[in-house]
Amino acid sequence: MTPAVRCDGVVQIYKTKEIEVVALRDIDLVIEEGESVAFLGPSGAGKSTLLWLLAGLLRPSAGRLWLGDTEIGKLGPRALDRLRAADIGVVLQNPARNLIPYATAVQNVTFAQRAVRRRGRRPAGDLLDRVGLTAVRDKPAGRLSGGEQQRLAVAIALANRPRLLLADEPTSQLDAVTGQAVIELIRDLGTTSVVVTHDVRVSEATGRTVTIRDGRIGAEGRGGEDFVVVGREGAVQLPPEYHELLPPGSMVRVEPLPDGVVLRRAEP
Ligand SMILES: Nc1ncnc2c1ncn2[C@@H]1O[C@H](COP(=O)(O)OP(=O)(O)OP(=O)(O)O)[C@@H](O)[C@H]1O
Repeated sequence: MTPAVRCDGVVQIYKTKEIEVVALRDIDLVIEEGESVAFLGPSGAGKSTLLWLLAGLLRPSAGRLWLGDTEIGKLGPRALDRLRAADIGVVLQNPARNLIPYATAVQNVTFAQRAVRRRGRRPAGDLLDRVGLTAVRDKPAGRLSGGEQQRLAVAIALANRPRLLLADEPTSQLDAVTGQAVIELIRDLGTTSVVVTHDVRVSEATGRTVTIRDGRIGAEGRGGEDFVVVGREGAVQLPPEYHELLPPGSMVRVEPLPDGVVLRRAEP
């Protein structure tokens, strides 16, 4: 089956007047239909950049990126807009950016639904019930608390039953109970989802974690077990807990085993 998402050697370079920042280098990633993935990693690692690329909000500097059978980089601006409206739900980091402030919560959801014709989607009221906003459904979005705005942003992102849900820190302004409800909502929908998070509750609720460090996928977690990912040309990123044992620049001997290799520090 065609995967929901495929990245093949994706590179993102931000160019400013003075400098170039290589935010992502050679990202290879496959996300299967229905998978729920958390992007983890230190600040500045490139998590949001990868999310923006998947959302079609940025075009990669190099490499290729598919949503299902559609190669995003080959779409013109209108086709990309259509794809984003119909198939991708996005929750941005600052929840207010997802909302029309003077429209009520329920109007915000129906407005998103009006942009796309689609059968079988949930009524706006149901979505607001699921994210715990029943009581404030008729309040203008701009007057909701930060946490309520974040939940509304999730309801809007889900309004058209997207094929892919992308969320940047969707629980950062929520208390534990509401955060849990939002995560369960995302997970239980069965929609393919990618969530950038620092929140362990979120990463525990997803089946898979992808750790990005220094613009590369360094590790993955599946079923509660952590793995280092071998990248292009055999590169591996040692997990930070081994940096003291093998600091950058260390010389190591690589010794083969039947099912892998061991790295042993060469004494100077
Ligand atoms: N518009 C931009 N122009 C220039 N550099 C940028 C831009 N956006 C991000 N960067 C740089 O790209 C790198 C990756 O940033 P990104 O926001 O993707 O990281 P992140 O892992 O999401 O971090 P955080 O957890 O702090 O949100 C950083 O070095 C950042 O400074």
